[in-house]
Amino acid sequence: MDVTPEAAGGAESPRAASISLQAIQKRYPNGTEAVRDLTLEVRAGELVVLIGPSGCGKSTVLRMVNRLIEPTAGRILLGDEDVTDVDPVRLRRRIGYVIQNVGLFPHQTVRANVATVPGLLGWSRDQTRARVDELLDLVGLDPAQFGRRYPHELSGGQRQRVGVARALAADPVVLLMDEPFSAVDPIVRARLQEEFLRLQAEVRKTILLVTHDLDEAVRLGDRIAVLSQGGHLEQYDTPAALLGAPATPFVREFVGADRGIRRLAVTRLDRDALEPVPGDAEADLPTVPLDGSAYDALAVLLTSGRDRLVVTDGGRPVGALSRQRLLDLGRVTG
Ligand SMILES: Nc1ncnc2c1ncn2[C@@H]1O[C@H](COP(=O)(O)OP(=O)(O)OP(=O)(O)O)[C@@H](O)[C@H]1O
Repeated sequence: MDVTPEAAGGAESPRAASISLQAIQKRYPNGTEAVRDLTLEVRAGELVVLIGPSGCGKSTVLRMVNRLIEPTAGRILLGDEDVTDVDPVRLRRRIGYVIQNVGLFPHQTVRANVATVPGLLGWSRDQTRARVDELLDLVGLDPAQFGRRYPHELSGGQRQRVGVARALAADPVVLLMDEPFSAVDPIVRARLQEEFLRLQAEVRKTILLVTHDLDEAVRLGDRIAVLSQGGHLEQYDTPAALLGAPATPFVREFVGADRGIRRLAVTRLDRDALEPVPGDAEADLPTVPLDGSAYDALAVLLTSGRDRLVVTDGGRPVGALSRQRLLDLGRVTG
């Protein structure tokens, strides 16, 4: 399997494989052309979001990667291996799959659920137990407290975490996630997304995630693939590029009129874009840390009622930003 050392983060880090969709097509037996001709490259260790209107083929694409659905035409490679050359059952043990409502086994404990794939792979009891403990810790569930519970004894967010732990248990090279956070309320969802980003920074899996929520796509994606009907790829770009310059009228409409605000949330405060720190007369200006976003800076400006703020790094002022400068950062084209 093709593993890039940069993405894997060194010899001891979990492995990740690139995904290459090459002119894939899916026509269902009833004649529906769910995906007509899609080509998409996902780098090892990258988190790519598939987004688009209902019925555009997102889930079909995802399920072709782990061969729950067989493509009508085209090739899918994991690393340099064609997935059709691999026995589907063995393939699925190397690919984590997380779906909405998780699909935990209701009559098995959390521990047994997470141990499913290690069990199939014939891991020893000790090895499995250690891995389950590690995974539950990783997703923020204390194994002593939650390991013996059954799914119905958990909150929706906790169930979702168990689903992610189960998908990661056998150290898959790819994680497929279909609307993984949509079954929980918005506050829990935001927290799960944040935790998930921290988790991904640690495990660096190659992730293909389907959502219909643009904010989720912008928050989570290294890159976002916007699809229209028939799995047509309208644009494949970083969140900032997508929001800043939609490539087609479809994308422009899809990302909406408030894309300028959304873009600020993914725009980092660039040291080179700052203005000089003002003199003592303006010493009581509000501050924002350099590692914040342009959106954070705008929020500080709006709540303070001032028209300039000081940007700090490690508590020391490193520059200033005026309201006008900030609005320029959020300006979008297209
Ligand atoms: N088993 C099937 N047989 C026939 N048509 C199907 C089948 N599964 C999906 N389709 C059709 O294929 C198209 C793509 O469906 P798919 O579920 O991939 O879309 P999606 O983008 O994931 O939609 P949603 O956001 O609503 O979940 C739709 O028109 C759907 O009706």
